Amino acid sequence: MSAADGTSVQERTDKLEGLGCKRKRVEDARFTQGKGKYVDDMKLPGMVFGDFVRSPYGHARIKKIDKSKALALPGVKAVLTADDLKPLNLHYMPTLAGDVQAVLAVDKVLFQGQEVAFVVATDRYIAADAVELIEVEYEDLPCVIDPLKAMDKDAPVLRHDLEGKTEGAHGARRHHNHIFTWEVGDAAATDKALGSAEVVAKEFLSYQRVHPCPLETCGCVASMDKINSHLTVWGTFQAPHAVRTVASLISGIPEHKIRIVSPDIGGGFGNKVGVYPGYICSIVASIVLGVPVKWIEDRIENLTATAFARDYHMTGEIAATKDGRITALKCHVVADHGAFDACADPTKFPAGFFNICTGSYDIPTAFLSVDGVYTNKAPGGVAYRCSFRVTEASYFIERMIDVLARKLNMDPAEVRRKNFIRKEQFPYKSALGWEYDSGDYDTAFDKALAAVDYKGLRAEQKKNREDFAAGKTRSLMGIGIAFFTEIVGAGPVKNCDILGLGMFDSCEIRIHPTGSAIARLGTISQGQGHATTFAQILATEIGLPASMITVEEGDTDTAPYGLGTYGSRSTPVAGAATAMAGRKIRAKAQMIAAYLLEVHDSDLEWDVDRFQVKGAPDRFKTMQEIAFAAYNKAIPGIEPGLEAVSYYDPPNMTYPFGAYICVADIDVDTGVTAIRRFYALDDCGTRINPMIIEGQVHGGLTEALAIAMGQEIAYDENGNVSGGSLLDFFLPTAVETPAWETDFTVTPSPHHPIGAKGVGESPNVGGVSAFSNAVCDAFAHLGLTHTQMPHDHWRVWKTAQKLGLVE
Ligand code: PCD
Ligand SMILES: [Cu+]
Repeated sequence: MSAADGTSVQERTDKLEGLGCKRKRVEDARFTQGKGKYVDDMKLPGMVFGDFVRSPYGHARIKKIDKSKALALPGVKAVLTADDLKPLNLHYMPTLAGDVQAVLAVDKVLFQGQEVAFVVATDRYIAADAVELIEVEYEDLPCVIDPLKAMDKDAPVLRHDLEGKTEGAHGARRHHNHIFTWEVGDAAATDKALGSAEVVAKEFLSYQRVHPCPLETCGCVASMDKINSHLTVWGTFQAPHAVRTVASLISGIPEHKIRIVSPDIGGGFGNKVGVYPGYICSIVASIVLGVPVKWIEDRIENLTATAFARDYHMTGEIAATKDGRITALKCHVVADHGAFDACADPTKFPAGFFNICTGSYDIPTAFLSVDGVYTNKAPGGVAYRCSFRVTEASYFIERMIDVLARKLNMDPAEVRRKNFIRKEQFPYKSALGWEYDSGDYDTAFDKALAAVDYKGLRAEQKKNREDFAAGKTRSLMGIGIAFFTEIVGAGPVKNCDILGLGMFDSCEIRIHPTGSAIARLGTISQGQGHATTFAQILATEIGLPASMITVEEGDTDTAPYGLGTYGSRSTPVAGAATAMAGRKIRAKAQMIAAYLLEVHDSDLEWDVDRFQVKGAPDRFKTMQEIAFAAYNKAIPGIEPGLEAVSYYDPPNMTYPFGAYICVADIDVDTGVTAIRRFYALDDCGTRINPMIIEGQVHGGLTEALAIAMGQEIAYDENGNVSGGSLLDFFLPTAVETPAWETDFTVTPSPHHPIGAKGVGESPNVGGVSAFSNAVCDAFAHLGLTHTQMPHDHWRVWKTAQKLGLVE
């Protein structure tokens, strides 16, 4: 259909580059030319540099710190230790999990790499030299490394500062190294079902400690303007407003006198959600010295001291009928939180959303208990594309389904299909308390199995196993399936807050007279491409081309309050706020158009980029004309200007899902595992930008490959970290990374204004178990039910050896 001005609806729609458009990322013009502006690019007059003295021990008493040699070095401005912070009551800081963390070690060090002293000098090299000149006398103490032994009777006491504290942030503490116990579900009914089940499969699954290792490490520049009592901090913050509020609460500086800015960020992956000692020390040093202080981690510091991920040790029991219908699920987790509980979870969820561990299946009864424990390792625990422990939960259930399938001697695809939540069961209430908003698992699964010719693959595998038995090949083929359900978009303020701040999000829009606009959001892109995609949402909502809309995030002086970007919450929450703010703009625009066209509001209808008179499409006002009129005409009863703001509290989270299939070939003599094929079908509801989604999936799958096949932050019994540098920590390159095959279905979220769900974390949530299932599947016919990640060559070779395949 053609409009009165001769343009077709299609032409006008295309011009907007709105929802569904493969719009090129606007931020890449600067990124691909090396013109991004990161924290370390900040250079301020008089700026000095901070660096840390860190503990070489996993657990030790600090007997003495001698700063004198360092202070004598020309260029050194200050050396801070816990004793300097104590009078300010800043030697401990609150964590996001209701614990406290030493900003600088108080009396003891509790993990290797812990911050002991902060040196400030005129350049970073002098600071590094001064670090070497500080003499710390330690008395070595025994370490707690194995989380399963943390609550042994005779386990060393780690947190002397908590001595006698029997109540933690999440209930009673049973032991000096106990943080919390979290229980969900019906224990009695689950035990009963397990006791009377025809089949019970049981397995212990360890999800090793890993680290997000973003390209850019963490850092900040703190600048205290003493004349105006105004503090500005530029930093790698995934939640700038929350940092402002916390900074105000602990420093006493009024919140309006603090400005937090997140400039370009070189990958966050959850690593940059937490508050680190480096931020506090830089702020204190800037207040003391009156000059800007920069602190930037190096790679080893990033890997050994800032937020790790996972370290979940899970025992699963799954009950089923002989024909594969699951009747109950039980899970117990020992969660290693390191020396301080600095896990970034919503307050009421000490184990995040791990209770999504019933996965995509209609499991009638379930019980989950999680014990959080202290060990002599770095704190953190939620980062790395996991949206609050969902990766752990998904790994748990997807591995357990395979373990059950083996026990039943059924095809793992069959067991999944048999137990799926059916399309007509949505909204679906899970046994562990969630209400899944929408899903169509059967359609997605059918599409995935057909795409890879699953039957054909199993036939090929059968042949491969025969050939292997006959000595014709030394390679074993494994097929790994994962059908995950994610939970993202925290989210409902009524049950999700961080440090008491409700997890809503926001968008504020200003339309300029000439029909271009700026939108500011409470979230912050770390590479996801928000400047591209949020403009697309608005383009469709308000009918102005995306290219005419600037999206700005990350400056607390200008952006509306928001809780930031992690847990794939930007699209479900801030994206919804954006659509709602757009709708407010449109509602006002409709009144303006009615005035201009001399009709009643209700006689108008929206058409792509304009309001037109119903039944008379040649009478219309485009959004651009309306924008001008908003500033140019005195319209009775309507304020001038065209602006809107929306604070959005989502009614529920969104539940993206997907079907992933991995085909691997394992050379048993070397343990080398080649990923032959990886197919990933994602359903994230309405797709804003298919190209960005594909990029997100590629990135997340690559991180899943990294975790499943090689990454580990390991500790020896003395608390020495291995995996703390890129010599040992596996970062896949193009050589190890297979060609990803992506696909999709679209099941919109019924409660999100545009039907979109998150997608950024999905590929990691689904990917890890697909790889791991493929490795286990390769050996399944030889009796293997489970083998621990990471599946590096050595471990895979050890598995082959245990099975008697190699000497
Ligand atoms: N449906 C849909 C969905 C989505 N989208 C798109 O995509 C992206 C993403 O989204 P989301 O999902 O919502 O998310 P966000 O919130 O935004 O983000 C977050 C995520 O994101 C991911 N991705 C990424 N990328 C990059 N480049 N970088 C980074 O850093 C990162 N990180 C990671 C992580 S980890 Mo955590 O933090 O652990 O919690 S969480 C996370 C964006 O752009 C959006 O818009 C679309 O288009 N559509
Ligand atoms: Cu996460």
